Amino acid sequence: MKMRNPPVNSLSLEFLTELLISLEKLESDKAFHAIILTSDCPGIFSAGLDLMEMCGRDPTHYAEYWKAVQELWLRFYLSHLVVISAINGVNAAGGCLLALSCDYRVLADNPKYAMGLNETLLGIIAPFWFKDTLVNTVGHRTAERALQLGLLFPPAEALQVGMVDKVVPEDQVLSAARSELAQWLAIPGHARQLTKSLMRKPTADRLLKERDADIQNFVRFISRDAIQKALRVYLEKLKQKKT
Ligand SMILES: CCCC/C=C/CC(=O)SCCNC(=O)CCNC(=O)[C@H](O)C(C)(C)COP(=O)(O)OP(=O)(O)OC[C@H]1O[C@@H](n2cnc3c(N)ncnc32)[C@H](O)[C@@H]1OP(=O)(O)O
Repeated sequence: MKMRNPPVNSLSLEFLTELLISLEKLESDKAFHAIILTSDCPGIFSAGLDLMEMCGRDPTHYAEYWKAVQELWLRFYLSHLVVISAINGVNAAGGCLLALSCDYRVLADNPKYAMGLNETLLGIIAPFWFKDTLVNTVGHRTAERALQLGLLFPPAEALQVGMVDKVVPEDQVLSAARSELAQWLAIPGHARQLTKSLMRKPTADRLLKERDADIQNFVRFISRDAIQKALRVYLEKLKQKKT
């Protein structure tokens, strides 16, 4: 699955919906057993959630958007397919969450390709299920520091803290993901799938139980004047970087 939403693979509502439909199609076709998730945008895996979907819109839109974000995470996190990410670019916040939801992560060895949950740098807060996914991957202490400081880890550090499983030269990221896949596909499918579910269901269930409340929290939070202002300032900074 090659993500293509130029220039930065931001996860707009339309793009999230496209990803969901693609995932559902692959999951319902018995011929498919695995997905390698990568990017078609040079140097960028994903810039995360689309800030334009969270800025200057109405509460109904925020609720619709957040429901789609939840759905994408739940579907990827619990997918019965083997999902491996071949991370071939910088990968922020919501994009990092998507990679963390995979079964295995290969990152291209380029110091520019940092990844992490950097929400605090925008003045926003990673929701509890973003946090849980990170804690499940790197452990509580590393997650606590990374989340508070909004750290984006370059490849060597991402490997060291366990945010990714392998770092390889840039031209080998896809072939390394394919080689890894062979090991996962050699395991009896039902045993691997049930074990994945055993490990992940409690985390997913936390969101499933509080899904509506989580949407309401998001809408309330994102609609606050101070948060809208912080997002506008951040977007402005991104634009000014060019001048
Ligand atoms: C309770 C609330 C919880 C909400 C949770 C939110 C989680 C998130 O995912 S928030 C999003 C966090 N993402 C980021 O902080 C990444 C921001 N982007 C960047 O740092 C850079 O764009 C980049 C390193 C990814 C790429 O840099 P590059 O120099 O190649 O490109 P740019 O010139 O910066 O960007 C091109 C173009 O794209 C716009 N853009 C970038 N990121 C986003 C985004 N996340 N959403 C919407 N639009 C984005 C950027 O403004 C540029 O637009 P213009 O061409 O119109 O200037």
